[in-house]
Amino acid sequence: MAVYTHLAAEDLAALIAAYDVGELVSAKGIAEGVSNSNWLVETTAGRFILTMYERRIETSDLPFFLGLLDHLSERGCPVPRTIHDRGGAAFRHVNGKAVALIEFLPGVSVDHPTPEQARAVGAALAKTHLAAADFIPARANALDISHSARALAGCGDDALAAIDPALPEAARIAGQLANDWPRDLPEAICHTDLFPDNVLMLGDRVTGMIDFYFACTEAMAYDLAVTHAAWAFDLAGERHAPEIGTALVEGYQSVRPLAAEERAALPLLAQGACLRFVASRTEDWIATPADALVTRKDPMAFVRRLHFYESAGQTAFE
Ligand SMILES: Nc1ncnc2c1ncn2[C@@H]1O[C@H](COP(=O)(O)OP(=O)(O)OP(=O)(O)O)[C@@H](O)[C@H]1O
Ligand SMILES: N[C@@H](CCO)C(=O)O
Repeated sequence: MAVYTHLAAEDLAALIAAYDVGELVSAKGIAEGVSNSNWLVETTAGRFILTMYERRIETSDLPFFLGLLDHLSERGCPVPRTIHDRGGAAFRHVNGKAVALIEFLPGVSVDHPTPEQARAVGAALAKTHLAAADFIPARANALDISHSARALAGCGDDALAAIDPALPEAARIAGQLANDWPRDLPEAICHTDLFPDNVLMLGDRVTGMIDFYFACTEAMAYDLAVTHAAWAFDLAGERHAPEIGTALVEGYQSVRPLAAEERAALPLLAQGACLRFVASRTEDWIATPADALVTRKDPMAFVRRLHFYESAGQTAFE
């Protein structure tokens, strides 16, 4: 579940009255998501998403994230714009917590994408990279390969091996990759977490890209590698789905062709992408009791993908 805070009806009504969005009709907590509390809010003017930032997100980063949504949406990307309050503010505070009202976009997240859907996702990702070119603020990637290597090393081999005997080896690969990481690839503001649950679709059309709360200045090819690792496998990370991966890369290149050095770097970038999720999932695994309400995500699903990219090399992207 992801409604961590109870919002009293009068607080909600007072909040909505600060925006020019009509009268409050209803508000329902949204179960999906784990980081923030989200409500689907209906007013006499339409539907909106109300997000309360609960953890992980620094309030000082909100102008960057919410400004990025507005920037991309103004440039025709399927990204929800931020609704600003009557005073022009992109976010407000309720009971000491930051909240933002976000445009509601139609669509559903797909569990089993088709190649046509993957092609559309690749094209939509490339469009955001191009549209972000004139977004001035920058934000460093706090979860880059050096962070993944440090985070895994910090867990210690015993704790890693207790989760799975193959995890300490993944930690060693992270240390090696941090040394070999390519530094000169073309950058833009990247989503860096474009999993299927962060994409809304209607048929083959991408209607929404959401959850930009890991967005940062990164190599664009890395963002494509993250998306490949997130989309081109079954959920367990056991089976590579080459037709999905190929369609995703083709869709991306239909909008923004990759330079030769970006293509050459993809296998290594994809291993780094896998390690980013191995690291965050491992840390969460250790920090979350097995009987907690939140379901822990399995780090091994990305260790298997890591080894796939290691052995497949360039063929993973053909
Ligand atoms: N702009 C939007 N339009 C329509 N639905 C949305 C929108 N934003 C979020 N949602 C819905 O709310 C759900 C939860 O949102 P989200 O995934 O952003 O939660 P989170 O807790 O912030 O993120 P996460 O769990 O990925 O860290 C989504 O799965 C989607 O169904
Ligand atoms: N998309 C991530 C969670 C957000 O970091 C995962 O599946 O591990």
